[in-house]
Amino acid sequence: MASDTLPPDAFAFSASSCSFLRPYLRNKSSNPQRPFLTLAYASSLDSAISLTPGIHTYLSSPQSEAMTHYLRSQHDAVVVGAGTAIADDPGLNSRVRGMGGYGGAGLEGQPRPVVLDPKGRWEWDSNARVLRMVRERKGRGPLIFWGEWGEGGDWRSKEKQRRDEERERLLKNHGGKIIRLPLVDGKMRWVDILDHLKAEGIKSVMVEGGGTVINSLLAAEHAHLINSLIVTIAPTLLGQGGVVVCPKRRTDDQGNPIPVTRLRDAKWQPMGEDVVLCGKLGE
Ligand SMILES: NC(=O)C1=CN([C@@H]2O[C@H](COP(=O)(O)OP(=O)(O)OC[C@H]3O[C@@H](n4cnc5c(N)ncnc54)[C@H](OP(=O)(O)O)[C@@H]3O)[C@@H](O)[C@H]2O)C=CC1
Ligand SMILES: Nc1nc(O)c(N)c(N[C@@H]2O[C@H](COP(=O)(O)O)[C@@H](O)[C@H]2O)n1
Repeated sequence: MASDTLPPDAFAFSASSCSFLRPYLRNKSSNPQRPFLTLAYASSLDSAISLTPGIHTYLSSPQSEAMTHYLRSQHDAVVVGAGTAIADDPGLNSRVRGMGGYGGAGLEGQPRPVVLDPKGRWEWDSNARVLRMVRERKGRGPLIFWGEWGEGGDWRSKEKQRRDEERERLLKNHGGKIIRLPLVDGKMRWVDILDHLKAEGIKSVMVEGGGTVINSLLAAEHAHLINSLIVTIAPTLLGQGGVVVCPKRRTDDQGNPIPVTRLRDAKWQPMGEDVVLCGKLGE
């Protein structure tokens, strides 16, 4: 595809402007037990990622948005929670010039979209952007994680079951699939999510949000699963009542508060009007 015939949603972008990200990405020769996990999101100065849970809030500058799309192209999968899928109807593909569908061959550089939806709250139809991206050959078929609702323990109405079966067929027709995970106290375990992604051949995962997912991953009991944290910080304050990144407090044996975690090898990189903070956490 010649550059003058690229889709209008393509980002012009030079990979050299993102060479600072290299130390924070998966070393392709390594083959760790679990997929390499990058947590990447955009935040305001008051640690908010959205004005309210139900709406999409633009924080990134055009330059850092293009960087996020480059980051997507460097991972095998992009993960969001049900809240984000419902609020944003995201495309979850990489719209950087040179990737599959944007001048590149086939689906080269396109990550697998993944939605974590334990209770099947996200009711997609053929207009969902992730599915439109597949039809336009700009994205891969999504993997949707549902809870194991179980024989006899299925809480869904007959009508909901019928709609879910229809949705599953639609997903399969777009090259996607449902993966069912056991729920522990109504929640999916991160180790189960990552093990199933590995079984799908996924070696690197970029988790984008939203707030509930980010705070769950950053909590002390899960933070070791994160390899890199990449936060775009925009020069704006969203005010109280937004979706805020602030994981559960950690205390020592005496009950005194202690930091949840601290990044290693932190680097601050200006990007348009924003600054991008990169750092390492787990292995
Ligand atoms: N600025 C940015 O970079 C980004 C901003 N956002 C914004 O975030 C907002 C949405 O955030 P939020 O409402 O918190 O929704 P989330 O996208 O974080 O989804 C949360 C839901 O995901 C499900 N879930 C599945 N597995 C897990 C797990 N292991 N840990 C936690 N949750 C899990 C749960 O569903 P259930 O409750 O059904 O069990 C949970 O309630 C939107 O406004 C969106 O625009 C989103 C991404 C990036
Ligand atoms: N990097 C970044 N900056 C922002 O300002 C944002 N609001 C987000 N949100 C995330 O991007 C998803 C939208 O993706 P598509 O452009 O539709 O592919 C949204 O769902 C959040 O995950 N990110």
